[in-house]
Amino acid sequence: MLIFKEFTFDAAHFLPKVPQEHKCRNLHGHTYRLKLFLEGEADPEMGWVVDFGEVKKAWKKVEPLLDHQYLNDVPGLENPTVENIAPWIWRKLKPELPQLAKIELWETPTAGVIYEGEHSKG
Ligand SMILES: Nc1nc2c(c(=O)[nH]1)N=C([C@H](O)[C@H](O)COP(=O)(O)OP(=O)(O)OP(=O)(O)O)CN2
Ligand SMILES: [Zn+2]
Repeated sequence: MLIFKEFTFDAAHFLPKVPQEHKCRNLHGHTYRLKLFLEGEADPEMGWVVDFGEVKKAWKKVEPLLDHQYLNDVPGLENPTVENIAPWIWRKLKPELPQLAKIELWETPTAGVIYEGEHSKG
């Protein structure tokens, strides 16, 4: 069974590798939408895969590292594309949430990434 919980965080960034004339070379911000998927069998006694409260607790430890931050200054996020941010979040959360199976990270309402861990292609 796959369960999910969703969060948002606000952050500023620019993309240092794009040409000068690319709009994303300019400093700008996003409200990122993060959806965490956790996979497992529902515990027959509790009736759940993992307590959503535990998912929130794990995210709350990582959130201050990203929320209202300038992502380019965060170690490991010098080139803060969604393709780089999602694995970064994964590496922070996976030890706390071993059932983590998939991350969806939306940078805008129309663009984002789906990441399923190191075995993901690319
Ligand atoms: N593959 C990626 N492409 C782009 C990324 C990224 O992380 N991965 N990021 C950006 C910028 O951060 C940009 O802010 C978001 O891009 P874009 O979807 O082009 O933004 P808009 O909201 O302006 O999109 P429109 O559909 O044109 O309104 C760029 N590319
Ligand atoms: Zn951007």
